[in-house]
Amino acid sequence: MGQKRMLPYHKILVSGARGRLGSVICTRLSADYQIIEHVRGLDLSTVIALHQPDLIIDVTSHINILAHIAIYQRHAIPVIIGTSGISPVDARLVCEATPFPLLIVPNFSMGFKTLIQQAVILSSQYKVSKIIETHHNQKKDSPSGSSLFLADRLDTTIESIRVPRYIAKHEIQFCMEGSLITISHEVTDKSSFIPGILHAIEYISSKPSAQIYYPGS
Ligand SMILES: NC(=O)C1=CN([C@@H]2O[C@H](COP(=O)(O)OP(=O)(O)OC[C@H]3O[C@@H](n4cnc5c(N)ncnc54)[C@H](O)[C@@H]3O)[C@@H](O)[C@H]2O)C=CC1
Ligand SMILES: O=C(O)C1=N[C@H](C(=O)O)C[C@H](O)C1
Repeated sequence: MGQKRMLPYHKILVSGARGRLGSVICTRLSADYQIIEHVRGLDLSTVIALHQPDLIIDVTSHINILAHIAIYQRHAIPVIIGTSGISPVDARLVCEATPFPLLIVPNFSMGFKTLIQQAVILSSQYKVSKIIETHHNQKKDSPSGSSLFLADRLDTTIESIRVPRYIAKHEIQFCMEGSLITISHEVTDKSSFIPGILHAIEYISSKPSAQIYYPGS
């Protein structure tokens, strides 16, 4: 008889639990974990102290994320930050100042790591023209968090497009004389973020140092 795999955590606090991404995360993880929902209006520090989660996932807003991180640093509980809007400079400062496992995950989609790897290879051969990121028009931050990290890596500019009833796409254009090469990663279903979230949970359970993390092989 096969042995049931031990889950790395028991009680996960999801901040932003009722949002588009937070609700998908809570639905999927509630099959295996006790979920504590943190919603806007509740004092984050009080909710953490009351429920003592063993992992936190933050998918809230670029407006509050640095204030939330300061609270997580005081509680020193492992945390996965999916919220966008943290600049690469701030992300590095946060990682340097955090002596416990904290993952900043610009993009949970497993394919995004492949996009970065291919972009880095192409950028050694061709001039990077620009990044074009397209998202649904409910997205509150612009440019996207993922494109900020791509631009930092590729030293280029970002064009942002917002359209109704869309999810997310990141494109990178490379130019050579008389021609363009474009590579892109597109999310066509929000459920595609879930495997990356499960990867991040598994990875953070190995107690890594605070870091910027891209799920995938
Ligand atoms: N890393 C990744 O792969 C992905 C990241 N995101 C990011 O996750 C964040 C959330 O995205 P969505 O769910 O689409 O947005 P949303 O606006 O649907 O959800 C955000 C939720 O957080 C809540 N919230 C806002 N401020 C809060 C606070 N101070 N405390 C507690 N809750 C608060 C809002 O009331 C809302 O329910 C955004 O920053 C987005 O860019 C979204 C998709 C994928
Ligand atoms: O808000 C979104 O939807 C997304 N946000 C992330 C970002 O800003 O990069 C990741 C993904 O593109 C979806």
